[in-house]
Amino acid sequence: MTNMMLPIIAGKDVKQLDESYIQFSGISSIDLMENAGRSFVTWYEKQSFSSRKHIYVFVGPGNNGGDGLVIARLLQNDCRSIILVCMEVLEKCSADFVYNFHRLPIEVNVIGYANWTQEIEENSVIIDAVFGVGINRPLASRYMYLIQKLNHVGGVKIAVDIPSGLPADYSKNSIAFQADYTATFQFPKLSLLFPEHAREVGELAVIDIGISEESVCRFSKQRFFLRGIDIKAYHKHFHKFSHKGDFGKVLLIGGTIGKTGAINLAGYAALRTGSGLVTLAPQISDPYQFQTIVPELMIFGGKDDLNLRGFDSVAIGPGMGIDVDIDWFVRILDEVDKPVVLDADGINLLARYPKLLDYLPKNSIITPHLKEFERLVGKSKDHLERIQMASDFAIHHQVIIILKGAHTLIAMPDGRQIFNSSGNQYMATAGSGDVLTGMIASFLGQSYTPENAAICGVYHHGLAGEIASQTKYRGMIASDIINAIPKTFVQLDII
Ligand SMILES: NC(=O)C1=CN([C@@H]2O[C@H](COP(=O)(O)OP(=O)(O)OC[C@H]3O[C@@H](n4cnc5c(N)ncnc54)[C@H](O)[C@@H]3O)[C@@H](O)[C@H]2O)[C@@H](O)CC1
Ligand SMILES: Nc1ncnc2c1ncn2[C@@H]1O[C@H](COP(=O)(O)OP(=O)(O)O)[C@@H](O)[C@H]1O
Ligand SMILES: [K+]
Repeated sequence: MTNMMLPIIAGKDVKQLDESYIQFSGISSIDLMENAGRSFVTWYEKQSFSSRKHIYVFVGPGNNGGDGLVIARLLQNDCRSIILVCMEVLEKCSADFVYNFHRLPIEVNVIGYANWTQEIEENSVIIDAVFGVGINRPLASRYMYLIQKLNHVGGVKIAVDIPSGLPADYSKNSIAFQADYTATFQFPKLSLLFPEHAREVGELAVIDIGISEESVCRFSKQRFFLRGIDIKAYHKHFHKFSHKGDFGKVLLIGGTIGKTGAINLAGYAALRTGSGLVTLAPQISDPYQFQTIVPELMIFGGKDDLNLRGFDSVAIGPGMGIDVDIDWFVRILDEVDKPVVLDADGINLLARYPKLLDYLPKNSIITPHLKEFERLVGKSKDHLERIQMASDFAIHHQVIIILKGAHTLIAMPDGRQIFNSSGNQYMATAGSGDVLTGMIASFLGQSYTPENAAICGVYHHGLAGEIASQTKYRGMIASDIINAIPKTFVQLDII
């Protein structure tokens, strides 16, 4: 099943992927480059800026530059003026570059970098096809100078495959092109998913250039990109005889004085994700004083006689506080006979008392944001190291780590790393993590495996954020995400 997800291939393997696909399909590398350029242009023509008149294309000496030449040729028409700046002389360029150079129409204004003195017109589009995944040494000074200059001029900036200067698989160590959009071919390069590259990558579009899934899948069994088309296969299907019990009984433990919103949001999200019965166990001395935000939520009052085995899933942590009785916490973990979801203060407690990890049921799901992750696992020098630490932790403790943020990582206990594609910046709002906890607990309660609950929870959560932000934009709040959950099922055609 996992094979259906799009693998993320290391930059150094892309050449081999191209070669193996060329061999497998019988098409030529020139055709593949043509496909890449054409797919880029198809994407480009759909963008709001596509009617802009002045287009500057900067091409380096390799096949990324070759893509730029195809793009320049295909974009050339009467209403556009294309200025193509070549960084190297033809003798230094790849064979496919040279071939495409000779196919440029006469109307394209070709300038060697050394002779390029013009200023860039206002309201232009700047296409960066200088370096792709083949960058293999520090940028020479003239490339640095060019990138610096382009980063300071106005206009819409688009990176072809990867912003020039970014290495494909690790964090940048020097300047790189700052794109508004990165149109990457076939699969996202790992570094495009790093938070430290937000300024360089801009909005990410993954463009299919026709390389078969079979070819791509042979190259990575470790890293994957989770998209909407994958999700249906991870869902359970209910039918007309399904009853309330099939949809699960969920228990959410958390919520202390002044922090009751978190557990409420998680509970409401679980209901909207389809749970049959949702009970909140707030950690306050008189739970009956607790106010729920919807009447469908139930409250558990007695702290000591909680029958944990009566629930199909248990999530612990939202708004719980960390001043809890550790023996009580151990008893909860000990008594639950199935994987739990641990969030927020549940994670903070684990960080404070690592011994608690010994009591955590196998395949439990831990959902830290970056700060909670740092408390639990430790500091990292960059996102690549953080990903590795998350993966090592998941393998070592046999848990699922959901490292939240843009392109949330799901690190599986078998070492697979799944990066989410849904969601947007408007989800960075109070309580949106609590919504995720409720959604995952809901899927677990509906008898999804922990792996499937994690995958469906993360994807639907991001999609709900996207849907809600279509009308709320920056004003979106966590409740809006919850209200959009039902639409995610419609959009993904899951009934
Ligand atoms: N048939 C193919 O091979 C396809 C390749 N594709 C494109 O090809 C790209 C990869 O092409 P390449 O492997 O040719 O690599 P690049 O085009 O990324 O760059 C390699 C070239 O840049 C030079 N170079 C590397 N680092 C440098 C530095 N720091 N300073 C100066 N020069 C430097 C290298 O000597 C080489 O000439 C992909 O990113 C993608 O855009 C796509 O067209 C899909 C098909
Ligand atoms: N820029 C972003 N793009 C996509 N998703 C985001 C972004 N920022 C935050 N999110 C998502 O929003 C949620 C925030 O969770 P968290 O930080 O725990 O919030 P809280 O503690 O307020 O509940 C996570 O699921 C995260 O993946
Ligand atoms: K590029």
